[in-house]
Amino acid sequence: MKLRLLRCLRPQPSKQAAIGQKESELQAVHDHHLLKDMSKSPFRDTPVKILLLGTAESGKTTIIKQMRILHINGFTDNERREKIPEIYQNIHDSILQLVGQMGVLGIDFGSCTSERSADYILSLPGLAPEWPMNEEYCDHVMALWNDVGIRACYNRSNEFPLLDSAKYFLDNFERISNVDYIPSTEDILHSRKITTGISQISFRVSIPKSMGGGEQEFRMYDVGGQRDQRNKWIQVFEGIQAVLFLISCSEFDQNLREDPTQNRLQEALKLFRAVWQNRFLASAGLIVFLNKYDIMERKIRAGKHIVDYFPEYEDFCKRPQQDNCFDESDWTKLFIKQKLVDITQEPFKRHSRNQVDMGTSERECYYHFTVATDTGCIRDVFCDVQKMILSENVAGTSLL
Ligand SMILES: Nc1nc2c(ncn2[C@@H]2O[C@H](COP(=O)(O)OP(=O)(O)OP(=O)(O)O)[C@@H](O)[C@H]2O)c(=O)[nH]1
Ligand SMILES: [Mg+2]
Repeated sequence: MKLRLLRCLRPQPSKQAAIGQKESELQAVHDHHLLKDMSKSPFRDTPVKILLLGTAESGKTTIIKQMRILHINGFTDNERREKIPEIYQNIHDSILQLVGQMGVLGIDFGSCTSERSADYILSLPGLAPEWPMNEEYCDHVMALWNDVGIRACYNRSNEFPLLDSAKYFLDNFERISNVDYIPSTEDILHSRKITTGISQISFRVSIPKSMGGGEQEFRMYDVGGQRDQRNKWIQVFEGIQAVLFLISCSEFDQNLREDPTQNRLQEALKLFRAVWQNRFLASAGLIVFLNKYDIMERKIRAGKHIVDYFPEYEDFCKRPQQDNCFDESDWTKLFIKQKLVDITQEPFKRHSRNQVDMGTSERECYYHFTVATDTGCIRDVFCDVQKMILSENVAGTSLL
């Protein structure tokens, strides 16, 4: 389906235009009613389909949660309670991972008490304790998270797979371990459960008066980003009007869970190329969320440098100073974005049946820096995205 919403809303060329002002006024009234009717017409019942793509942990499911918060009244108390086992599991996985890596990285615990706490945690099964957490478990987790050795291990967590929200949950452990605990919206946004199937969320969004008013239904599809999940993606390619590709800017110093020899950012760039060149998505608009820039900034403040993983960054920074580019975080953001822009400008030949035919694509790609856990940020960005998808300019040129 071609999405030319505004074209449908635009009043038909008026044959009466030259007949006189009275008729023009009548036409204006007619157009006004037409626009009002259009907002109720079945045309508005055709959903705009958006597909979320990206590597594992890039933030796709977090965007789905945000749509729910922004457009479908968020989570009920029961739904919040249902998230408790997931959050407990996130905490358990995080502390187990940290304790397990101490020996691998050759880091000592700060005290004998912490060593005993580590033995206790390692003696437990991989499954998180059930609600309510027992006091002994809570004391050991808290003691470990306050241990200097564990903190040193956490500071090197780019060297092993650790949940991005580990610090958030461990910092909030006292509140979460409380028997009356009900997950907050922020807790839900930070929780992580790997996506293995395909899910979708539908919601209606008000359209600005300047674009005809009324409402439009959006349908957003979420898929799993791990390598063994990507063969399922093709099932949802048909009829997609826009792909929202998520890439995590913070993962320049991390390797994949599924292949510890492969740099995560390199993998994301490779995947972006495959999506950009995919012939089944050639008529869909492409919007990139350069996500997790909060974590990227934190890493840079802690002394990490992208140049240690992408040596070409050094030459990139020799370019003349760019507008609004003041510090290393800005340069790093620009560098990652430029990598994506370069990919969209590569001339490509068809190497496989999934790629579009030869030549550089005239399609445009749109970029946003995002923090998917920040509802305000996603509200603003999605507002732009939605306007862009619905705008005739984009529909007429490149997106659709
Ligand atoms: N700090 C921070 N955390 C984020 C951000 N985006 C996502 N996260 C966290 O990163 C983790 C992974 O996010 P998900 O949304 O589950 O990632 P995904 O892309 O759906 O991953 P798969 O289902 O494996 O494909 C979750 O714990 C999120 O809370 C962000 O911008 N900043
Ligand atoms: Mg997911």
